[in-house]
Amino acid sequence: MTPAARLQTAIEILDAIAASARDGGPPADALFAEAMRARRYAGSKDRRAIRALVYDAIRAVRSAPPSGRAAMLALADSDPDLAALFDGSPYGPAPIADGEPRAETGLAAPALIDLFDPLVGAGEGGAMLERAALDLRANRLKAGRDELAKLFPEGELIAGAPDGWRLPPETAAAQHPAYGEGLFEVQDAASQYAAAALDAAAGMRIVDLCAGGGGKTLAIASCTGDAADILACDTNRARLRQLAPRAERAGATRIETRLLDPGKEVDVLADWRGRADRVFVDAPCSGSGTWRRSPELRWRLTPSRLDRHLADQAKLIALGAELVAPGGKLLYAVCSIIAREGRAQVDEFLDRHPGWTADGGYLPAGIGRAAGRGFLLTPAHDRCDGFFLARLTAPC
Ligand SMILES: C[S@@+](CC[C@H](N)C(=O)[O-])C[C@H]1O[C@@H](n2cnc3c(N)ncnc32)[C@H](O)[C@@H]1O
Repeated sequence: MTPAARLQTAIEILDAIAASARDGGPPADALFAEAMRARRYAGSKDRRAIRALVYDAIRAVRSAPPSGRAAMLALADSDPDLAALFDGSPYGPAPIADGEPRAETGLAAPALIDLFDPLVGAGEGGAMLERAALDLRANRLKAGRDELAKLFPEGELIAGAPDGWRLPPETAAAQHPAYGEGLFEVQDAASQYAAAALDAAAGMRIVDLCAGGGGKTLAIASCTGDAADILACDTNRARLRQLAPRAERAGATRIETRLLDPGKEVDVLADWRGRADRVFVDAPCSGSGTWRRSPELRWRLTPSRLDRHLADQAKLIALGAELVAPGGKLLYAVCSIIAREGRAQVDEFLDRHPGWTADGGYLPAGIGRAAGRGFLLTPAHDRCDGFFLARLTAPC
């Protein structure tokens, strides 16, 4: 493909991504893969170049653009070589006309930035959109960090993550045979800190209420040496189904999965009521802490979608609390830096649940900043995804 044809393809893919962001459709990665399947004539170099253009535009543009062309024109304004490709050549984009609209660039829409936790400093925007490193977590059931260091000598330690090993973003670690053998998982440091913060130990009964595909469930099983009973729940059948084969690969044998019926979660969990030593609520959220990996999430967040997340989060913390045994602990987590999803949710819960208290001291030294009655992690401060975490103890 000519460079101009690659650019036109990127514009068409951005059209689909922007529409999907507005309609709540499939994520950018899925749309990119679908577009490439439909263009089998594109070789691997073409694919790489188109992908770079698409993601550069997503990172540059602050909210869903009116068109892919408007997004790419915004990028071209600071890149003369790119602007020169709008040349009207066959399969390329039409020349730039006077006064053509540009998408707005920047970190995020001002109304969204206003929602950030007050700890997030004005200088943190760059780190929030930088390409993230590839973090691995050694699966203690099969390997230690030293083995990862031998497998990937180009890596480095991750502060405060005893099983963590950090690699350059482009490393194809999941293609390594050791991944198939369950020696490690790909898991951002923030998720590793969160799993450790649960303070799970052998012999405990643990509920992972929003387990999804089980990334953190497996980290919890690894922390306990596969010596605790873990109930992994989710309302999403497709995600939860990924857990069994992953657990088998990891050698985790004490995880039971349970699909929850939305609205009937309490009934389905009646046998666990007041019986869990630890409950992890990794709640659905805006994902505003993960823009490094999924920059198009900032194109997706609308006030009504945020309201839905807030309602789900409040419901899930309260549901999780009902499962905790007297004196047991609940860890609430969101991969978000929006104060209403983080510290405000915990304040509201503690106001409504007398006797519950907020813990401290569950993050490694130097990691996170106190945010209300929890802690905030950010890419700039902690070199990991943005997360809010709060560990709460039930009355005895
Ligand atoms: C942040 S994700 C969890 C990620 C997962 N813990 C991991 O480490 O990969 C939030 C999950 O909550 C699930 N969820 C949404 N509503 C729920 C509900 N009412 N009960 C349980 N899970 C729910 C979503 O399907 C989604 O998988």
